Amino acid sequence: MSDESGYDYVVVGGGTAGAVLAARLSEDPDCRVCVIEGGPSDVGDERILRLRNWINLLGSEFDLGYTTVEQPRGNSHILHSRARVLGGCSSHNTLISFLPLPGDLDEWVAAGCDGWGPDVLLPYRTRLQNTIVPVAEADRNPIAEDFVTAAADALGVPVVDDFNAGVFTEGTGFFSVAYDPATGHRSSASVAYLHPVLERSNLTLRLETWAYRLLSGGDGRINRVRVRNADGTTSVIRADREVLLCAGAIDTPRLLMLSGIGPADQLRALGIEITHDLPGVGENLLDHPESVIVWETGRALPPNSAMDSDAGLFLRRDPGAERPDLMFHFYQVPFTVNTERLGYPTPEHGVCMTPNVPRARSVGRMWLRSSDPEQKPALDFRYFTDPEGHDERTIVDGLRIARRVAATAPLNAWLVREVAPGPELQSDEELSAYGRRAAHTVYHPAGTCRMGAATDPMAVLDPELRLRGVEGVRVVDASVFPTMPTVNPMVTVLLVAERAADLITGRTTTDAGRPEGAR
Ligand SMILES: Cc1cc2nc3c(=O)[nH]c(=O)nc-3n(C[C@H](O)[C@H](O)[C@H](O)COP(=O)(O)OP(=O)(O)OC[C@H]3O[C@@H](n4cnc5c(N)ncnc54)[C@H](O)[C@@H]3O)c2cc1C
Repeated sequence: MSDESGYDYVVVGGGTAGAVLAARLSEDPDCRVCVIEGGPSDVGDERILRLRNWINLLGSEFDLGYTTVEQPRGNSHILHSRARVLGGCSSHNTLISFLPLPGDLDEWVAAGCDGWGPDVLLPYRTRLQNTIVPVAEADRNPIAEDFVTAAADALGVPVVDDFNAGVFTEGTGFFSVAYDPATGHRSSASVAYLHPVLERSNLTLRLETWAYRLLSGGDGRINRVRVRNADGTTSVIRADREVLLCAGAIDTPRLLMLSGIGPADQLRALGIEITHDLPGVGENLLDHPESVIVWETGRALPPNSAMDSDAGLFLRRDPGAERPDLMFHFYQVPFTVNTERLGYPTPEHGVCMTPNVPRARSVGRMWLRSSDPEQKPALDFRYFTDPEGHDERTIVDGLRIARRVAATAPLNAWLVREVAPGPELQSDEELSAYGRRAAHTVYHPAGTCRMGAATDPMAVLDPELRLRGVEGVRVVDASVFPTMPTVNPMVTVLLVAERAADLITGRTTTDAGRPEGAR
């Protein structure tokens, strides 16, 4: 027996995008908004709120923890962390915050996404409620400062004081981070958007509640969501206006496919009744793959930091390019989960650099293994499979460039030895083999319900984020990206959600950027 409750909008997933949408849509006191969130609240939970604790959340009770199918040219052992808590991945990530580069959004328009160019999306930055600041002076660890100096000297790139102040082509510096330097607390989507409005009577949060099927009314329009409640019972939640899927790049396509919306042949083979054949659902699985190089330091490092990965580097290997094609995070802790598995020791005191591929050419896909909603889907990122070898070459170049930075003063004075892969590995072949086996994810899956032009058979959404061929549903999360931004994607997700709120309410985009209260 299931009870049914009704709202105007049902937001599935109270994560990064879902928090923004819920807050914006419930600004209208006559609009009833319900958020279905699989995880618990983050309110008052220091484990979540304290940004520097992020690393302890990986693999924890707050992590949905997806694995991959075998990656013959990559690392088959990566744990793809996805948060299960209010605020979603913005509640367990490192909150590094970059505006997308204009060229990234030009690519979206070229991919048939009218209305998503830099002129439209970037002005939404003034709407963002998160506190986004360059890492505070007090959190700037001396070794990270020395990394920045060494990277600038070794590679001839500028030191960037604020990566969001203008468009950059390359540079090194401390990141901008969504946090409060005074408390070390997150400025996640939940903290910035939901905490201030929790008392709204027209906003309902259904926590520890898992959506596993979309249901249609008699007219074929999707208007209800079947959920499993915390106590194991099931209910149906009705959306009188729209169902808004914000469950993230893995769980949104998973839910669509469980509801019979996706590649018909695959779903039929699993015994799932077809609601609508949409072959693009689950395809176009994008990520930022990275590798790692680890050093031992001669002594313990000073303790201060925002979140232990506070600085980094963007580089263009092609000096004529408009966008960087290699990115590094500098970790002032040895991030050795993948090197340990390969038998490398973990130094008591150490640092690492993680070169990544900003616009990887290897594209993966995901699919359901079963019609059972409890079974996790299969993820195949197809890491390092692009025929030109671009992704593999980027990692090899990255490992070599990391060594140049490490050999440069003042960083070199801290380091006593390269622990992984170790100086004896020098050839392209050796560095590629190591780099791919020790590869990791920057945790940026995206693209699995991409928007696109009406003529594009693999587009899942139209450029207004509406599901193609089925009424009543929009998708608003990282799965809508047609291509991967060069930079870490969370701010792009926030901007997409801000614009989606305008598309849903019909507010004109010329309002973008006007401060709250001035509308
Ligand atoms: C460890 C880690 C570090 C990262 N660091 C950074 C960084 O520093 N900077 C950056 O830009 N990006 C970073 N990212 C990536 C970034 O956080 C994500 O791209 C972004 O937050 C995704 O937002 P989303 O709205 O698409 O999904 P999410 O934020 O993942 O939200 C999805 C929500 O839906 C809920 N949900 C899922 N399925 C269901 C269901 N069936 N029923 C009910 N609820 C459901 C989940 O519990 C979750 O709360 C990181 C990610 C991780 C995992």
